[in-house]
Amino acid sequence: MFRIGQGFDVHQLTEGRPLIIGGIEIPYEKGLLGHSDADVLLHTVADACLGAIGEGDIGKHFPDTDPAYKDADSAKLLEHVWKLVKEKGYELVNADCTIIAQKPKMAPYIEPMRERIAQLLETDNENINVKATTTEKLGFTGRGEGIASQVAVLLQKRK
Ligand SMILES: Nc1ccn([C@@H]2O[C@H](COP(=O)(O)O)[C@@H](O)[C@H]2O)c(=O)n1
Ligand SMILES: C[C@@]1(CO)OP(=O)(O)OP(=O)(O)OC[C@H]1O
Repeated sequence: MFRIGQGFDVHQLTEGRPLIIGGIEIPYEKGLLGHSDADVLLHTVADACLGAIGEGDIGKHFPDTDPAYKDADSAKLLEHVWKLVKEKGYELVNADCTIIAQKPKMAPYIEPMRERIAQLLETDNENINVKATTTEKLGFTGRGEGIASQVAVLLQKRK
């Protein structure tokens, strides 16, 4: 049996924070604001996985009012979500991820992100795709006010 899930997340760009996307720290003048480390891409992967197993979203599992998640490493949150997926008897078929950012250029970091996400979802790199797009300077992403991401995942029941 197959289950599909999708996720969407946005974080504001602000000065004085590290920029961490897909588990990779990217040198940039601004970083993403959030209760956790604000890794927009790992949050979106987690939400897509939770969607696929009908388990709500990361806000339900890791409330942003809980001090336990202050500056949390989003890789740890995704590891927890992936454990839930495995407990339900599923494995990953593939995940397709899109980062929506005017700047910085994601191209040099795409492969390391792919490898990190594959490691967290216990799959081969070829089952993970990470891509980036600008919004041609339009909207909040185009003005550099924030970064968004979208992810689709397909799971299948383990044999
Ligand atoms: N932050 C970004 C955005 C885009 N890219 C790469 O550039 C290509 C062209 O972007 P368009 O928005 O003009 O389609 C895109 O396909 C990505 O490969 C990037 O590295 N970082
Ligand atoms: C990850 C959590 C938990 O610390 O906080 P944020 O980093 O603010 O991220 P967001 O995507 O806004 O919501 C989920 C939160 O509950």
